[in-house]
Amino acid sequence: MLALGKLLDLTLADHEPAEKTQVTVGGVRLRWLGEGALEVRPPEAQDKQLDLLLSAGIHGNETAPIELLEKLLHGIASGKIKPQVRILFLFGNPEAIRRGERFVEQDINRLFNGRHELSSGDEALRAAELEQFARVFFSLPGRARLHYDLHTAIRGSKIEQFALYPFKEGRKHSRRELARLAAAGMEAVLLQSKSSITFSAFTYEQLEAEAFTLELGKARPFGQNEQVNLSRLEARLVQIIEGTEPETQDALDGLKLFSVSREIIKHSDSFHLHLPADIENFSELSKGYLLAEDLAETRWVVEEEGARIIFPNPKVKNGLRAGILIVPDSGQHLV
Ligand SMILES: O=C(O)CCC(=O)N[C@@H](CCC(=O)O)C(=O)O
Ligand SMILES: [Zn+2]
Repeated sequence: MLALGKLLDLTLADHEPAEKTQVTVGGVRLRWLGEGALEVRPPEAQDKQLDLLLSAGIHGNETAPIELLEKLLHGIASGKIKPQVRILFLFGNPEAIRRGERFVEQDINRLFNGRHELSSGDEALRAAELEQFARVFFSLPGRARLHYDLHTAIRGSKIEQFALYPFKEGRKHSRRELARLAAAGMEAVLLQSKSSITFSAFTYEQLEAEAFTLELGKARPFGQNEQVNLSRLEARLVQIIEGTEPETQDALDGLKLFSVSREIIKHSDSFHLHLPADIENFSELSKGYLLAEDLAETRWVVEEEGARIIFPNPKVKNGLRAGILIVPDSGQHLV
């Protein structure tokens, strides 16, 4: 296998390879762009005009997605997988990956869409660098653009694998992309209704990619991910990469749709979330339930029919999202 295919080993060792470009026997070109960043280019004659960005390790302790990308890369570098699309592999937060922690000083996934400019430190610099890698990668005109940012969650979930679909004013969510996600094993999609500061929101809002955050199970250390079943996602990604994806029907195949009703923002150290510590994502909350309290007698009371909570986390920094209140969505606005 080509040495550049071992991007995780290079990243864990904090090692810059001497040889930056390597070519497989099948003529696939691998190019090391920087720490945790590798571009894959198919031979020109086989190029299907799709640019695919696959990122993982934006949170350093979310190892199952990192292992999946590394497996795909090994397949490409050994000639077993034969790409017909351009791919950019990114490991988001190398230092946090080395430490096995979500982040070192700040959550990178709250530093996109300009936020890194208001901040400082290594993670702000890395967010700017990731934006630049993505901007250059998605700069070729006339090609389809797709970004999957792979994550695992802090807590268990009533719905194990799901996607978050960013929002941009005037742009509609695509039924075809949802069908593709269903075929990749996603059981639900959360349709966002406002601009955000995550990596997938950046590529969706600013680079015109179809972009998603994929939540794939519970975060565990390297080598302990046997409970995270990524076989359907892996199979679909190989099909996309090899250009053998079956014609996607628009059928959503039982995919559950939700939209955001409210984001719960933690404003101060007095913030208190009234949920058990082990509550699972997608737990239902009944109307009238006092969900959270903050200073100045701010109260978050559930008013929505069919409300559920995802990503409850009272430990986030002040000013950040401490949970999302979601409701079922009929899909009537899809295009
Ligand atoms: O489990 C949690 O509380 C967080 C899991 C996680 O990292 N989720 C992403 C979602 C990104 C998005 O909203 O698109 C995150 O919080 O960054
Ligand atoms: Zn994450």
